[in-house]
Amino acid sequence: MTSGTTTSSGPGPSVPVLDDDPFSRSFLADPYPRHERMREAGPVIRLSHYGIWASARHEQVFAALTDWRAFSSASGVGLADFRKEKPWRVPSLLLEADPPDHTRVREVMTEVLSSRRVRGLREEFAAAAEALVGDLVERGTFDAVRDLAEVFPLRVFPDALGLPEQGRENLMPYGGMAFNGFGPRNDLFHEAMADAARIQEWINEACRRENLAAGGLGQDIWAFADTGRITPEQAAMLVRSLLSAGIDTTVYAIGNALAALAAHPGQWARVHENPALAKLAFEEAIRFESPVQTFFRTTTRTVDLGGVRIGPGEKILLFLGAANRDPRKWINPHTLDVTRRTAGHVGFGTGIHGCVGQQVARLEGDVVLTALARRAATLTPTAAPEPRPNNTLRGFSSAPIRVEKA
Ligand code: HEM
Ligand SMILES: CCOc1cccc(C(=O)O)c1
Repeated sequence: MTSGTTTSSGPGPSVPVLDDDPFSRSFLADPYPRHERMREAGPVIRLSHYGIWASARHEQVFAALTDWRAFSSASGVGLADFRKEKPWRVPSLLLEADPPDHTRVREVMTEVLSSRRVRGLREEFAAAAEALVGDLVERGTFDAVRDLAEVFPLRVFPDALGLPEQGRENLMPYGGMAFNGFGPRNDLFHEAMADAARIQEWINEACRRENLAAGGLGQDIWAFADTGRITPEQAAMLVRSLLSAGIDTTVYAIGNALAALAAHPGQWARVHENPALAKLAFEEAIRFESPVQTFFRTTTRTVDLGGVRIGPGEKILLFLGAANRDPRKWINPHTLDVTRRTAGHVGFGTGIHGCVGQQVARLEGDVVLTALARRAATLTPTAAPEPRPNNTLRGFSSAPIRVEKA
């Protein structure tokens, strides 16, 4: 814990300054008390360790995410400011772009990942979930992360994308590069980048049209290049977006949901009693233990956020996970409640960059938790979950549980 001071940012109230390092192992291991301190310090604060602005309150995080004109993504949504330093990879056409560049490619991705297209994945995803969960429940004890959360998405999403079988072991490490890459160049960053050249080579090959199976989401993207809506170069980059964001996020989210439900037997009992609650339970788990904890924006002009004046060209860190537990927005925010109305949570972001793959994520969470709800009367942790530190994602590398067969 660190003491706070204040600084004047020009006219307006003095701004609290905290010297926490939000990308340190200690902060990442136990973020919630640190989030509380930041929320209580003020609507907007300075984090002196990196010389950045930050907000951990729902109102200000939501406002910044929705005001893309004042809070830009085009200078990067990590600590690195693309106006001042070379990004570690070619910036995303979606995540790291503003309108008008962002608009057309976002329209294409929205069509590729339409509700109708995602509904078409349900039968295959549900069958895979039933088979995997059925085997694990028969075993009686298993690791909710290693045997389920890390297995299921890698079994269904690469196939839905149309990826070759060969090399899929590169997908989680690449997601690790993408998400650790948003942080400072700390140990987590360097460990993730250790094999970057080889992994990026595989990823670039995987995005090529000839390497994507017919009928998959990758070919759906490439088909838009034939219409002239996007160029072939953009098509490859959009496939890269799916590879970057589509695996680690759901692995962490499903792992977090299973660990949270195992730690709250009363909540699991409600889901087991009524498996239709699975979808809500997954959404509540994303609020409660947000897989994606933070993203940056960069101000494009002098802005007023929460009564604090911020000059142009300033990086501001938005604590999505902290906003999702802000008592100003949520009743009993630290309580897992599978029947909670979760509307307004920012676990998938919001605004023009709101998660374009959230329907795929929700489908994956729904089919896994539904399959488990039908088969497991109880979930019981057999050891504490093992945290998996990451500059952006929050989740576990292991969560051993025992299930009582229904
Ligand atoms: C539970 C799982 C997931 C979580 C928690 C999550 C979270 C997020 C968040 C917070 C953003 C907003 C980023 C920002 O505002 O800067 C986002 C954007 C994005 N997500 Fe997801 N995501 C998940 C799953 C997925 C999946 C499965 C895909 C692909 C199928 C995906 C693709 C993307 C892309 C391409 C963007 C950038 C959209 C844009 O900037 O227009 N995500 N996601
Ligand atoms: C979950 C946030 O969305 C992301 C994350 C990483 C990369 C990309 C991309 O568009 O390449 C998108």
